[in-house]
Amino acid sequence: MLHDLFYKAKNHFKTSKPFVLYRKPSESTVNGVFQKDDVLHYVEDFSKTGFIFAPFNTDDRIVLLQSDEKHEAEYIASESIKDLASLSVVQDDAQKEFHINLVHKAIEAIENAGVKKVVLSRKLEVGTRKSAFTLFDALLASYSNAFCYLWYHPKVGLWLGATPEILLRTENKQLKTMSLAGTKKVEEGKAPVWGTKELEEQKLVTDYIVAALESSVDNLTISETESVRAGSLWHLRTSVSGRLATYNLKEIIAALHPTPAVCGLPKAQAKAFILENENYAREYYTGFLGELNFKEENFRSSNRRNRENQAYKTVKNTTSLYVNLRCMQLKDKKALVYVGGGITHESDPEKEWEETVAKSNTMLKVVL
Ligand SMILES: C=C(O[C@H]1C=CC=C(C(=O)O)[C@@H]1O)C(=O)O
Repeated sequence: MLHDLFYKAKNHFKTSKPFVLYRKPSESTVNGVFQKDDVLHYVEDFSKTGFIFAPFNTDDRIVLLQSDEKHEAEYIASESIKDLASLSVVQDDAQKEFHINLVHKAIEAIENAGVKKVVLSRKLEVGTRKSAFTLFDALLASYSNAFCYLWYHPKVGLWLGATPEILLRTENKQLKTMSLAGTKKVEEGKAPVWGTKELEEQKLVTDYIVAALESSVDNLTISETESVRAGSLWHLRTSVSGRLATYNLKEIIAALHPTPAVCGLPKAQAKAFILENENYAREYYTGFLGELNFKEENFRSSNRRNRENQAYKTVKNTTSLYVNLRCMQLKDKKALVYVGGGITHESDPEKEWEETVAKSNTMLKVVL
């Protein structure tokens, strides 16, 4: 039962032991991974099994939560969760001014320094008395097609999110990923109309992913680009899939992360711009998280009469990683909410600010 899973996680939290609770997009099962001690494990070569939590900056280490115990429960909507109301958050003028200046600076770098796109972000702080578990419950109730999670390690911190973006999924050698970028606010009853700015910024991501995978993935298939809804926002999404020539997760992740959906192009220049000019550390925002090398058992039986004797088992090695977007960190009774957006030569600084405000509502709607 969900109640028992939450109870177990609460006990882990009280005794300062690492755990993660999560639900995959459009699934009803809530999973729990529990580590029995508070050791901080790191990913070395992506060969181990566990739940990983990676920062944006690839120079920093990736945390591996050991899966000493795993439990799951079906999600049942709690009666106490009400429809999320529309929000009015007091605007932070100093942050607005800083962000708009930052966007101007990026446009200058795009016009003069050979940068094509850079994703700029900020962190906002709001007080909250709600517990991490109440907030996670609200995320589950509100964002059924997102990857919703609550992650805790006493030596790292407490993070929550509801992200619409997959970094990659592998099933043995079969690979799926996506290019997700471009944002528009949902107007109920209306389909989104995309401008060249959004179409171009999303295409840059698709082209980058295809180029990054071309040499190591066979039968690369690229879908049509479609509009997908994430809460009260629309994004553009293209799915990319294929078969890994050799199963080398470390190499594939290094080729993909950070994609231009969260960093920019060219990658090194955009990353340097971000580290130099954003006035805070992203930490795990725009990093990635999820299951690493989980084993999935499949039972199959042939059509013969004695099915039981013919049944056989196959074990699949699966990895499901998500980009850490629409997320927050809980610290000292405060929610630190992280938001950003892609800047191109066509960006309007005021609109880019508005976009970060709209994205911040995904978390603020449950916090406030
Ligand atoms: C960087 C974020 O979103 C990315 C994913 C979808 C759309 C995006 C955009 O329109 O800029 C961003 O690339 C964020 O939500 O903080």
